[in-house]
Amino acid sequence: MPAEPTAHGAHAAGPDEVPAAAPTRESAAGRIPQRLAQAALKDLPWEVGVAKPDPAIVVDKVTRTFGGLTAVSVDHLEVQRGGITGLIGPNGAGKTTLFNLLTGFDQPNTGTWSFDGRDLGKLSPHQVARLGVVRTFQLTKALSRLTVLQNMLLGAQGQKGESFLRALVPGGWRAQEKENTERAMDLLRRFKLDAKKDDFAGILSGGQRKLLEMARALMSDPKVVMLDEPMAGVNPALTQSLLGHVKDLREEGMTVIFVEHDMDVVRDISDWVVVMAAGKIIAEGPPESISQNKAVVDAYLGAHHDAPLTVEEEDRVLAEADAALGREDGRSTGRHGTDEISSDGSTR
Ligand SMILES: Nc1ncnc2c1ncn2[C@@H]1O[C@H](COP(=O)(O)OP(=O)(O)OP(=O)(O)O)[C@@H](O)[C@H]1O
Repeated sequence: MPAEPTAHGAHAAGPDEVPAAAPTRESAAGRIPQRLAQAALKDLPWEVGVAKPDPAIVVDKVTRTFGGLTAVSVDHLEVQRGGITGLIGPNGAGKTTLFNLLTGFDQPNTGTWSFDGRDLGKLSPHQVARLGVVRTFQLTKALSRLTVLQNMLLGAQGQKGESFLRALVPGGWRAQEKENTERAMDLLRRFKLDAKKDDFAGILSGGQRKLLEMARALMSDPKVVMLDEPMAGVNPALTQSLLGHVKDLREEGMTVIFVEHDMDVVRDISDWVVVMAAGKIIAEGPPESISQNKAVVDAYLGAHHDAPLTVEEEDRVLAEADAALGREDGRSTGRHGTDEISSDGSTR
């Protein structure tokens, strides 16, 4: 079970901690974008596929199969503009595959999806990013061997230098590079990573890596940011600081979609939660609706997410665990062997 969430700013930052984002976000007037997003979603029915008042992303009949396995089968999904939408579900539910499809890193077998009414089908990740939809990636081994600043520059989109003709005009390339470096340094300062710009990304702490992933995604000045497990592997003491940075994205008018397994985090920052299981969306609604939804409890949270087990149930769970361990002893491969590398190539 994840630890109980602590109040924002309740702890003092230690030497290895990620400092909280700018304190201005807790203004006297409260978080206006948060209030707007929550007000817009407040009266919607808690139904799969429900229409949102102002959708930024609309997904229709998107399926993706790998051999005989249907990884994603989403009939209809709308993501409200300016809100934080949490995407949850058990391992293998199809969350990362859906992220890959929406950002052009993978192509579906069927279906359409759009951003601001513009069809994103058949676009490359680069083209999708130029339109304003980006996703974070976990730091792979290759990226770990680049410096923090080099990682940031990789996140820049629309570089004039990547065009062959423009590459023949070195002045134009240099001007773009200077602009990108300035933008990178601004972001690194905001995420308190500027002093580490020349360090190899591989030596950053877990929390600093997450900040770098987020900062890198912001290099292209996106409108929609998809965060893949922004809190995974982060020391619990740093979680609140990172949560503050995620909320700041909404305060700046961005639409945020994030995948997360920690339900305390999901409850804390989501305006709306979408639940996937076996490729399908099985529920959606405000965070408080999720633990009341039987399909979600059965598929993901478990029947006893909030209640202690009875003695009989405890015996049954222990017997099942014993049996599973026995099966594990008998074979060396399992889910982990195949899932340590995600479909985007990043390590888990
Ligand atoms: N490139 C691929 N080739 C074959 N199967 C894949 C590939 N990518 C994903 N899958 C399979 O598709 C299913 C959905 O995987 P996906 O990684 O999208 O799930 P997830 O919900 O993100 O899981 P997790 O929470 O473990 O990250 C899984 O059964 C996975 O093994």
